Amino acid sequence: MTPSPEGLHLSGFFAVRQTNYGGRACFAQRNISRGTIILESKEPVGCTVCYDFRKEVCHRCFHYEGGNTMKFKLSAEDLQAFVIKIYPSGKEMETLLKKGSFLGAGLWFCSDLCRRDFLTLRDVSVLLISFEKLLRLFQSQNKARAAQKSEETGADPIAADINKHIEQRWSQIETEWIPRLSKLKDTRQQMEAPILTEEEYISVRFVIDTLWRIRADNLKKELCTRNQAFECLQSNEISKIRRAPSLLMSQIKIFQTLYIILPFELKSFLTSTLFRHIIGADYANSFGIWELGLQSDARELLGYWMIPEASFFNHSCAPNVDKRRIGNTLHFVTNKDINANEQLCIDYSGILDLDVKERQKSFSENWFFNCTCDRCSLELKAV
Ligand SMILES: C[S@@+](CC[C@H](N)C(=O)[O-])C[C@H]1O[C@@H](n2cnc3c(N)ncnc32)[C@H](O)[C@@H]1O
Repeated sequence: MTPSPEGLHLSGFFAVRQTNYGGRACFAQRNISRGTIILESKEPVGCTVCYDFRKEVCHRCFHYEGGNTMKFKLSAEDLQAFVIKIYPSGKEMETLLKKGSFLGAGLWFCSDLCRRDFLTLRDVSVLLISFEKLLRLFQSQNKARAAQKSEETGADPIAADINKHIEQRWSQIETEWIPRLSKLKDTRQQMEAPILTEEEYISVRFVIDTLWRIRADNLKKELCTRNQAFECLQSNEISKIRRAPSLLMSQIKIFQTLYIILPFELKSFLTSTLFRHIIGADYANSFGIWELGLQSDARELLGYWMIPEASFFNHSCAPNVDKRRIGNTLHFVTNKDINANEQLCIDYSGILDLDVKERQKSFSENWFFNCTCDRCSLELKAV
């Protein structure tokens, strides 16, 4: 059962309470005037940049220059100068450097400042080792991937009892695949890695980033609200797989890849239960990282991030809270005066100009819920 976020202190402006129409939601704890920042989120619990923008978006501040490649990449010298000096990470890091073939871990930055800022993050070596190993594996699969693309792939059959089917597949991984893999030597294990698509590669990176941040929070002595909120997040695992059954196989490939490549610092956190919660919570809660400064129908979706403390806002087609991104910070700002106890809602969709029927269809198909906000209820009565 998902734990309850109701006792968590996420913001001085709102508290989380149960609704009778759509799970938990945020309610103003006092009168709030228009233009107030009710939540500022600097650090997500996990984030990633979409594959198509991997060289075009700064990995630190999400700066994007209309498709230009970012100028700053990581080098082996950077690792020597920053990472190893501060956080010697032992054998795995040495191996990466010894071969003289450091690929840059697939990370790009808009400025030297962002690059340095990233390199001095706590325990960044664990993240770099994971990303670099993944990139090497992914590149080594290029030929096999090209061959696979031209083959016809049949859709997975939809099981009558989807819950049971999902549990059975994960149980096989726990009781058969992991024990079999554990008997193999490291080099043989690498050969067991499934061939990833570009989308799956990005999902592996997202999970690595999430595990790395969860670990960092766990290492802190005091209880971390962000981690507690993360545990309370709604999961859309079942609804998503019911809609697209092939996702289950894809998730298993992502898990297997992680199991094979992760350094022990992160692997010790990787259980199928945590993995499934990360993926399921991502489906239900992640925010898009959008290109700045353009109309919603003209901007690019650069990536996505999961922000647990901001994930209890329900959607409304007449939202009273706006999202504003400045670099890697997301502000939640009231767009009108709000009374105490009023519900605080954001827009999930960017489709508020559509008519109610089209909005309802889109929410049901893409977000797996029937929107019952005040505006929809009113407009549906009129139709
Ligand atoms: C990001 S979560 C918001 C928090 C969520 N209510 C919870 O309890 O964790 C999104 C989910 O909230 C519910 N939800 C949000 N807005 C809604 C709305 N306008 N009508 C019905 N359900 C809504 C849906 O189940 C949706 O998948």
